[in-house]
Amino acid sequence: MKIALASDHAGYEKKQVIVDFLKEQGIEFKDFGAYSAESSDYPDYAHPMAEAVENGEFELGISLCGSGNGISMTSNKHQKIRSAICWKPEIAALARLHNDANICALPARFVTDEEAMMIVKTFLSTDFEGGRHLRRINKMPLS
Ligand SMILES: O=C(CO)[C@H](O)[C@H](O)[C@H](O)COP(=O)(O)O
Repeated sequence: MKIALASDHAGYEKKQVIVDFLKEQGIEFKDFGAYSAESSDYPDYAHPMAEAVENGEFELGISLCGSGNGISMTSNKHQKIRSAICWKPEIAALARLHNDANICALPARFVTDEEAMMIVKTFLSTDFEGGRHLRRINKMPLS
């Protein structure tokens, strides 16, 4: 499994926790930035990361900003992206089970390191259920 990572400055430190976790698990990843906690703009990192997930280069994405909103909204501008804001493991599980979410957006300023790791672990280890949920996600695109 190959994972795409992105954050803005607000998510940078929590992203390092995720980086350590992925390394520990032997999971391959690429960090699309930001590369420091200096103030930055989430679209600059969300777009390249979402493109890489959309074109199949990476199976899933993990993104972080202060609230999770900005980076998730930006990612969801991409036709094949379903980015879900996940603030607890149960939401991460449902995002995969019911929505086949391909990006997990974390609210870095509102979760602990331990919570962030549990959310990511759950997101990466849960499969889409299909069935009635496939019918629903197929109705999401406008064109
Ligand atoms: O988009 C956001 C809020 O909806 C993100 O949480 C950003 O990380 C946040 O806006 C950054 O705020 P800052 O005051 O510039 O650190």
